[in-house]
Amino acid sequence: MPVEEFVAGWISGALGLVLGHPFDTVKLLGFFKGMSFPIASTAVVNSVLFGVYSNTLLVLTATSHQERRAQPPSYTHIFLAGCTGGFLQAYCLAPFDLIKVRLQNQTEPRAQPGSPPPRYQGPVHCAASIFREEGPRGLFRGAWALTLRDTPTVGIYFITYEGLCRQYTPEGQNPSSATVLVAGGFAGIASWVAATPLDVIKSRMQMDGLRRRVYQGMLDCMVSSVRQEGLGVFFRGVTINSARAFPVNAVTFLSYEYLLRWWG
Ligand SMILES: CN(C)C(=N)NCCC[C@H](N)C(=O)O
Repeated sequence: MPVEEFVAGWISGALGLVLGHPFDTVKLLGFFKGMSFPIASTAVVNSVLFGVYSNTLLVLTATSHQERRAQPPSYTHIFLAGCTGGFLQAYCLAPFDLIKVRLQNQTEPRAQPGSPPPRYQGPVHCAASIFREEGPRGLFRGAWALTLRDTPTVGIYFITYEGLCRQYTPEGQNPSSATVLVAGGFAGIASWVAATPLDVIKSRMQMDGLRRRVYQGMLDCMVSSVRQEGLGVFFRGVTINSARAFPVNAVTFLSYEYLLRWWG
């Protein structure tokens, strides 16, 4: 199994995150909180995403990353490989994402002097507390919503990227840097627009259980959210998700492509 895609995914994920983290925390009202933990976790998750995507394409089409410009895979294969990458990344991402959401939603650090200390003192303490208070399954709270969010939307991500690269690149050649940046940016936006409804539900499921259980499950969370807030609830955060997605994914794809060309 070729491993360079895993390594390139690891590095490019970390680079993309440095751009994306401020957006992520603005969304949740906590500027630059906990930067080192997301860098490490995003790198691991992006490595799984790109590594699994490329190796699934290798199985489906018998072409390596370098051969794919001359023998482009079909969009069906790209979509299937993307969905496989998305499915597996969701399981790796689940505990990290839960910890991120819980830490970023802590209001205590912004409280007045003399108020009680934050509930979670950092990522390790957060993971240990969830494990102790909610059991091992607690660490995977929201994992189903995450899987449903990521499986099709990562398919959309790679289809958009490949489609735009092919549109603006002469046959058989590598896309230019500008094309990679624009295609990567729009791939990020397309996938986040599609992912936002389930992203909202996922975050609510992950916060559930912190003080008391509110939702019976994902469907219950969807129904009560729509009942209380209307259908607009599914588009909450879509603008900031898209604004974050463009630079993050432009840089992620550019660094991924260039690392593989450089090694290859
Ligand atoms: C849930 N969605 C939209 C995705 N997983 N999309 C593909 C990767 C996105 C990239 N890691 C990012 O953080 O923007």
